[in-house]
Amino acid sequence: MSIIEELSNRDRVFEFLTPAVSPVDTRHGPILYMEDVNVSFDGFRAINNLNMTIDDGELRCIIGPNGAGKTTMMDIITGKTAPDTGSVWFGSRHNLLTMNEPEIATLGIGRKFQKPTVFEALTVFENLELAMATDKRVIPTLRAAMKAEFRERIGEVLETIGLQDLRNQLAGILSHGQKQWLEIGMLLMQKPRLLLVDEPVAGMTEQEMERTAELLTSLAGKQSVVVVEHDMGFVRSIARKVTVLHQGSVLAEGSMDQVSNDPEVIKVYLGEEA
Ligand SMILES: Nc1ncnc2c1ncn2[C@@H]1O[C@H](COP(=O)(O)OP(=O)(O)OP(=O)(O)O)[C@@H](O)[C@H]1O
Repeated sequence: MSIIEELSNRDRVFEFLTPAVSPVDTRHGPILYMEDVNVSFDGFRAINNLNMTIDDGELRCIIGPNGAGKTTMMDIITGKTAPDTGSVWFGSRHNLLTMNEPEIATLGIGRKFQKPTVFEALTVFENLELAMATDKRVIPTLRAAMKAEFRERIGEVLETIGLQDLRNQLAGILSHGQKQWLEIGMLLMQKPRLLLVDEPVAGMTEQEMERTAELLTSLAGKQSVVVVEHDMGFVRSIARKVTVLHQGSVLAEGSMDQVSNDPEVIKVYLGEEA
């Protein structure tokens, strides 16, 4: 086999482009492990002895009143905020507290912020294409092989996010919900192992919320998904396991029925909503 043929072999074509990161090892435990994590802002304990694990392929919902520490927790996982003390591991190999934001993203942790940030002047297809970095130094023969690989991946992602028919539509004229799905698709292009999704259904219609529930539940199993959401109806529709944060700690964890019947949860959170 010639070198070109070997490098163009579909299963191996990206091998040399993939950053040299050791794979996430979940053989002996969870994909995300946080232990005794503490963060203070000017003396205020935003995260207070936080302990939490996320299993590989799990879909977890995080709820909690305003100021409970949900965003700060996501900021710690993605390397935006450094905790004062504690441990945060991605699988058993990667100590996230020794890594910066780009390094953590390269490991396969994707984050979707509440507001969609798609490129409005580009089509749906082009947005997905852009989400997959291309190395301009790659020789043309390989680039052609990569293009076929990209197209296939884009096709898969378009199907997952349900935007096949809108592939040539400018992203700027998509509905709010469609933009959110496109942005989730852009993250999926990188084949993340863990997706962090912040308030995905804020501002969505009922129909869009239903579609988003289908999308997020369809991702579970293939990757781990952590969803922070205030909409209880939505959480109930997707959640297998819910973590309730309060004052920077886990107050309760379990099924939606378990946590919503927990007297402490009712007192500090669901009670406030009623
Ligand atoms: N950079 C910061 N400086 C000072 N205080 C901060 C900072 N970031 C967060 N906090 C405080 O830490 C606490 C936790 O905030 P965080 O945003 O994590 O809560 P949250 O659960 O995401 O809330 P919400 O549901 O309103 O988004 C809040 O009291 C907030 O005011």
